[in-house]
Amino acid sequence: MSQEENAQDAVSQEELPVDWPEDIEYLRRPKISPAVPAVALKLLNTPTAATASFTRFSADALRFPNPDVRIVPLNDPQHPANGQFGLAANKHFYPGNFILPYIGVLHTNNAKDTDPDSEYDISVDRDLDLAQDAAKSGNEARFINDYRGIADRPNAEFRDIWVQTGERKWERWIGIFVVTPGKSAMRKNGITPGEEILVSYGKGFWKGKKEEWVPPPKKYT
Ligand SMILES: C[S@@+](CC[C@H](N)C(=O)[O-])C[C@H]1O[C@@H](n2cnc3c(N)ncnc32)[C@H](O)[C@@H]1O
Repeated sequence: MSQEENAQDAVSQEELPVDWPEDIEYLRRPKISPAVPAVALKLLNTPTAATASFTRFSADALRFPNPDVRIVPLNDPQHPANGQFGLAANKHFYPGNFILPYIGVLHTNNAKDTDPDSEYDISVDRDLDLAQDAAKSGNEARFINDYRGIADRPNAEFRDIWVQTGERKWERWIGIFVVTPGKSAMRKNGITPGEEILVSYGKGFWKGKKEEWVPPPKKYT
């Protein structure tokens, strides 16, 4: 999408997912920061030999809100993100299944275009220096927690995807997929209904955070 298309198709209150926080804007497609150079956006959205094989989806096939997942207020003192939200499966997802896209604001990594306190920011393309932040606007994927302290291993992972948004228009987004079974076949069950969807944020995310553990800030009351 272009910067001009940022004018979102407004989402009415009835269309919001259950438990969606009122101070967060719900997005159906990434918003583009005005600081993203048009040339970087064009390069991002042009398939290359390295990126052409990413799984492709039609934007029309993506559902907002997504009925296959639900936002869960966490109120188990044993859960490390107790007092916050998580995201759970509403159906059985099998290994390799696509779950939903991760949607936020596509931005540059320039200091003025980046929120240093965001805990919802993920890299989109290191060479183009672009990332996507869902701190203030996004979709259900922003509620996916890291597996550490909750499960032995992640049951889902981030993967690049192509989304067709026009007859000849493709955009590079990020998707969340169920992990595929490893050599030990430990992940063969996929994600069962009611199970929390958990990814790995990577060790870098937690570096420095766990030295002095403090409970995560409450996101709901
Ligand atoms: C992308 S958000 C995940 C959604 C968040 N729980 C919410 O309610 O908005 C990342 C934040 O969730 C919390 N979190 C995620 N995974 C966690 C974990 N395994 N242990 C403790 N806190 C976690 C941390 O506060 C982290 O900064």
